[in-house]
Parts: sequence; structure tokens; C-alpha cells
Amino acid sequence: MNYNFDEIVERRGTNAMNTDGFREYIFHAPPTMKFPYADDEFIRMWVADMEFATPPAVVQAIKDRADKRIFGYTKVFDPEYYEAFSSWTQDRYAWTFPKEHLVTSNGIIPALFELIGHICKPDEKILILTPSYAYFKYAADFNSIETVCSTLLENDGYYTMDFDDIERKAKDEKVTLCVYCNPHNPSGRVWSEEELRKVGQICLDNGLWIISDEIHCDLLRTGLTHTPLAKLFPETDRIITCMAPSKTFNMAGLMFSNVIIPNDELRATWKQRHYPFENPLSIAAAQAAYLHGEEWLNQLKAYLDGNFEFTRQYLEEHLPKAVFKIPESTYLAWININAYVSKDVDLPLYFANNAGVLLEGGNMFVADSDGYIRLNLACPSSVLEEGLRRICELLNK
Ligand SMILES: Cc1ncc(COP(=O)(O)O)c(C/N=C2\CONC2=O)c1O
Repeated sequence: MNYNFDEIVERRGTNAMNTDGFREYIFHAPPTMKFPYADDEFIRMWVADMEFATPPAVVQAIKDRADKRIFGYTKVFDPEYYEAFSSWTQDRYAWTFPKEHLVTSNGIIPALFELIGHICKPDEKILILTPSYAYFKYAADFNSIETVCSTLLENDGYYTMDFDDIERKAKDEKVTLCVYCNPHNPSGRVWSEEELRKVGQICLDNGLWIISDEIHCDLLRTGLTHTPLAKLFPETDRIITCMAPSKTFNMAGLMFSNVIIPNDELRATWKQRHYPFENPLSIAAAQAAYLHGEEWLNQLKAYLDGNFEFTRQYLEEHLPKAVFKIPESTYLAWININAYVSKDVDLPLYFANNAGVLLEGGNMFVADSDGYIRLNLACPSSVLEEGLRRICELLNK
């Protein structure tokens, strides 16, 4: 079956963050905030969900469960879900885990909020790599835990870890947890086995727990392979792995994520304090995604590869002083436009008001992101082309 990723799917009137939540999320403004563009005139390239219809098999599974007509309190009791998810990790990453290690959460970020509270004592700190997805820091802030940042090294748009700096910070006895992004948002790096072994060994040698957030692990450029961090350290139980169908199959709103906790004591604490019920439609959707979503995902990845190559060529021609490398993962383009804008410009506001493009960038990534914009390329190529045209036209004025 050929899936149509060129289709424009109407999202207005669905309570979507993408269409209705940008004033609140990006600009911390009320719904009355005015722009020179009507809402339906914006090219939306901001929040990380996709403009593509979720796989038909997932939609059908939701319909089939809906036909059961009762939606009472629900948990993942049926072993079929574990079988579907663990088969997915075995087939794609040659890695799996015991059934009793798997718990579920209504999102990876809610899981982070809980786990940081379970792992860190009040005067302890978490370590993250910057630039970073801001919710890593928000989860620490929520728990009144300090965040220590290790700045990634950047060379011509390619990011690597500063292992000496990471080790220095890991040696701080108050740093007890690393929240690690594998693959990395916003740089898109797919960390190599060698890099993962180095960072994992530094953390474990210094007594840190590691939460490896692997939500983007299925969305690699075609031909690349993800390595779960825990796969490289089978002897430890201090690596918690977070994965989900939400990014892969565009179902973040179904709020269903996988958290693999090998440490018995921490898992017992999770079970003691976590609200255990799940949405029955979400369980059905996630199970169908892992069982029947592979061909859709393969075609999605090919379409995204095309969008990234189009973006590379377009920027090369129309924005030659921008620095952009096609990322190894995600559907997010991380672009250094410092040659075109001054550092004090509020980039999301600038592009919303002057180009009618909604994007993330500037100080939205904790640190080390001034002068960068992040474009969501998970959209029909016609939409992408118009977004790039508007951005380049504005920056070349
Ligand atoms: C690294 C990472 N972890 C967790 C999440 C969210 O997980 P959830 O709670 O939905 O299961 C995101 C979503 N990233 C987004 C969402 O919008 N913009 C971003 O960069 C993410 O990039």
C-alpha cells in the first residue's frame, strides 16, 4: 500500500496544540494575541508532531476498540502489548527486556517529572546536554532540582559531546542523574556505540543514574540504526529507557509511552506512586502501531529524507550563510542563522510577525541555542516549500 504524505489533513477544530496552542506555548500569550496573519495563513513548523495522518492500521484499531462500547478503568493486563513492543525493539534494535521491567506512562515528560522526584534528593542535581529539549529542565524545576548543563561541541552544524566537561560535572557528588537524549533533540544526532559507551561509562563510574530518553529512536534517516543505551550496559540496572509510539506514528495526543525500569526498588516506588490506569483506545493504538506500522514508517522515513534533501538544497541556494546539516534523526531541522539575525531578536516572534511562519528557536532550548531556528519538516512538501520560501525571503530582505 502507498501512503499519501502529500495529503493536507485539516487539524483545525480538533483542539490541536499545533493550530490552537501556539500563542500560549511559544509566546506565553492569551488567545487574543494578534498577528499580521490570520491563524489559517500561518505555515506551522513548530511543535514536534506531524501533519501526516496516523497509520490506517492504528486508526482502525481505535475504531475496533471503540466498537466494544465500554471504556471503563483500564490497564495493560494483556501480555499481547508487551509481546508487540518487545518484538519491535528486538527486530529493530536487537535489544529487549523482561516483561516485568516495563511500565507505561501517559507521556515521557510526565515520566521524567515522576522519576526525577523518585531518584533525586532535594539538594541533588541532574545533568543534561545543551542545547536541550526544554522539558528536561522543566521536569527538574518542577522537583526543585538544579540542572547542570554540558554544552555540546558544534563544528559546521555537527554536534559531539564534550566528554571532559561531562566527566567534570559527573564528578560533582551532588549530580546524581543524567537525563540523556538518544537520539538528540534538537541536533538530531544519533549517538554512535563508541559515544554511548563513553558517556554511559562516565555516568556509571561516577554513580549517576541515567534516564535515556529515546522517543525519537524510530525516526532515523533511512539506513541508520539506533542503539539503545541500556543495550551496551546489560550489567547495570541504573539505566531507565523511555520509548514511545507517539513521535514515530504521530499519536502524541493518545498519551501512551513505554518506560523500562530494571531497578526493582525504583520500579516498586514508581508502581507505588504512579496513577496506573491507561486510555483503552491508546493501548489498542500503540499495539497496532508496533504490530502493523512498519511499512508506513518506512514510507514516512523516505518522505522525510526527501524533505530534508529539499531543505538542504533550498538553503544552499537561498540562504548560503546559514549553517545546516541534515540530521541523522528526527524530523526537525536545526539551522544556525546567526549570519542573518542579531542575537537579541526574538526569533519565533520575528518569523510569526514578518513571515507568517510558526517555529521554535532562540532561547527555547535551555542554552547554547541563540541564533538557531528549529523547523518541523514533518509536513507535505508543498507546505515545506512555502515555509522555506517565506523564511528565506524575510532573511534576504
Ligand atoms: C526528547 C523528547 N522527549 C520527550 C518528548 C515528549 O514526550 P511525551 O511527553 O509527549 O511523551 C519530546 C517531544 N518533543 C517536542 C514536542 O514539541 N516540541 C518538541 O521538541 C522530546 O523531543
